[in-house]
Amino acid sequence: MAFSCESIDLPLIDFALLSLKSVRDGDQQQQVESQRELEKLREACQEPGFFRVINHGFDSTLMQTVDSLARDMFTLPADIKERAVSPIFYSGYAPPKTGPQGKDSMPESMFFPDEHSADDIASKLWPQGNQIFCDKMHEYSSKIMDLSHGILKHVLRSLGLDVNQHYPSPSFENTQGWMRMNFYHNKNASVEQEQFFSKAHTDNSCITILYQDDIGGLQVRTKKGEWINSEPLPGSFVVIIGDCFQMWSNGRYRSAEHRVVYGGSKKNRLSIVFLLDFMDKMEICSPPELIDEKHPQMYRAVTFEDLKAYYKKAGPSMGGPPPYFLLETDSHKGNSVEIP
Ligand SMILES: O=C(O)CCC(=O)C(=O)O
Ligand SMILES: [Fe+2]
Repeated sequence: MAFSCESIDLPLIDFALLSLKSVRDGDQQQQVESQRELEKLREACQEPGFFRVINHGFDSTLMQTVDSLARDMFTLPADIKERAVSPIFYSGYAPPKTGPQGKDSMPESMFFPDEHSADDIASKLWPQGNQIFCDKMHEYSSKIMDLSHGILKHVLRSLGLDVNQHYPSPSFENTQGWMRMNFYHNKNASVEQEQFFSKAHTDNSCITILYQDDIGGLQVRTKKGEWINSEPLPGSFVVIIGDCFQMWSNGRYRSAEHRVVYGGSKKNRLSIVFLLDFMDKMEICSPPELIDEKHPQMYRAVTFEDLKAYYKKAGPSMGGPPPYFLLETDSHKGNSVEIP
């Protein structure tokens, strides 16, 4: 059977309302709507730490083209796809059961760690060349990078921060982004059994922008521990607050645990995940505006590299930033655990 769970609609954020530039004095109505949307965004980032964004201006034809190119790629014969397997972790092709969750990684995935990856992958899959694939992947990753910064700016505004103070700043001026395409084979999925396609985890990104097709199965866990369906909505993106942003925001915003379950359809499911990360050497340090008596500093200042080294030893992130990185203050005492 398909998973039964609460079917509360996930917050839906209208990017166009947030971005109203010409909020002139006379336009009180617009001002009120824009402010209301910002409030909605703040609530969504606090709980569940997950929302869907519409009217974001991303080229819908490009979305459909990349969806269809990705499907063509995943339907290549296994021996061809395996040419793109890389000895470098989080890079190139990962057949089912070999991804970050080891034997629990159910989808097959293609990892694009940087802007050159599409050329490298294409040269292995299509020695005769595939210019359309390369061009469209470059275009998608550059546009999704721009969109992720656009969203992040509103997320900063929703925290009451002055965006001009943080853009540019060492944290947000230079960021890195990478992409993972996941292809879930539903054909042999059991309708009798509840089946997990991707185990519950949090992303260690700053924020994640996720495209999902119309099959469904993505779920997010609320603070109370209930699982909510992230219903597909054509043309929307799902935005997920990651561990790094939970740390940077001094715990104000929540890195949301999510998973993928069998949604009941026999059609294969595609998702394209873009993770916006701080640079490796960047210290994840909450800004002073977010630290006060009511919100004492929660985390030690660590670099993104430190965080990744921790996950490499301890395994993928399961429930937000590891307690290991919490500061030993009175309110957080006893939470530290050693690196295994
Ligand atoms: O396939 C999905 O919808 C989610 C994938 C995911 O959570 C991930 O790749 O980190
Ligand atoms: Fe994820």
